[in-house]
Amino acid sequence: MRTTTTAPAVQVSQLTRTFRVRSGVLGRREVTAVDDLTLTIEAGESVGYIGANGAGKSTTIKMLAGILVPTSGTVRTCGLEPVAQRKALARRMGVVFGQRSQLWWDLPLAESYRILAAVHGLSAAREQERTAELVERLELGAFLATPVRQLSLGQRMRGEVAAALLHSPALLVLDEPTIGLDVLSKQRLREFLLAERAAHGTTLLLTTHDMGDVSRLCERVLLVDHGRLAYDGSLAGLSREVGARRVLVVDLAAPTPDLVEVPHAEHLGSEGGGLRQRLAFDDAATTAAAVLAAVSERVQVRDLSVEEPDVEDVVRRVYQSRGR
Ligand SMILES: Nc1ncnc2c1ncn2[C@@H]1O[C@H](COP(=O)(O)OP(=O)(O)OP(=O)(O)O)[C@@H](O)[C@H]1O
Repeated sequence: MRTTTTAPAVQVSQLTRTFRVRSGVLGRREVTAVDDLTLTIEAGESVGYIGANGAGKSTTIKMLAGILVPTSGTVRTCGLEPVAQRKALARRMGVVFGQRSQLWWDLPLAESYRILAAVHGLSAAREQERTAELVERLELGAFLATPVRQLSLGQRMRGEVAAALLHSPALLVLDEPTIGLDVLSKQRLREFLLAERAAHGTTLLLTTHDMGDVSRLCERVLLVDHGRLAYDGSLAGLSREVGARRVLVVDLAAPTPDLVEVPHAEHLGSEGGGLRQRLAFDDAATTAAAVLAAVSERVQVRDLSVEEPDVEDVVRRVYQSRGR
């Protein structure tokens, strides 16, 4: 197993970034994308960085990666100064931008990995071992020889994640990793990230609009609002604060009266004469498995799904609960 550094994965203090943007025909105004942000992420944590559109998430990540220079404040990523020590940082950090590729569009994935292994100075043995591990765990084998431009979005995202992890970075930053993916592809990618973290102790920091990503992958949630930290804590704590609930949808073997007495769950509605029922529950009080078990004691369940609260909805509720 890789030895982890004792330095925090991320340490920012009073970090601020402004942009000058056009306003009106001749005018210009200043936008503060990140505003006096102070936070620490310890090595080994898994953190979800959430917020509404334009809240400042991508700008923060770009500063962590040394792509953008802060206007003021300090930033240390893996103990390094991102802009001044960008090369050294690249050895310890992997970044995946959901909307932007780091792969060579016309080359097969296998070729991209060969180039990246050379860039990172991996030994031939290490390159072979790590590529084989990632190909197996991300199920890339069937399309390793296909030019990236011909891959589906789900295939390409798996390819991107492997590219970011090839050099076994201590910190993996993912910007919207599951955007546009179907349910199964999301699930596979999340399972992989959990396994990777369990195997190597990788620190995970991800921005997402998908609460499923946060609830499956993140032990800690940072909510940013207009560039400022609005919440730092567990998802359960955030759910408690805003009353965000998940919804278990069950398809039953026979029409059933409304399931109104399931512990820690609220019956939201029924369709098809009670064949499909929706039950809201709070993650802080129970689990989807416990609600399902309670339903199964009463009636035969044929199929089920769990609907996640929407990040935008959670963000809106936080702002509302704070009187904004
Ligand atoms: N290069 C830039 N020039 C001017 N303004 C910018 C630039 N990059 C970001 N901004 C502005 O800074 C603010 C924060 O943007 P940022 O992309 O960090 O938000 P975000 O939280 O990542 O949003 P989203 O969820 O939509 O990706 C927005 O008002 C945006 O318009």
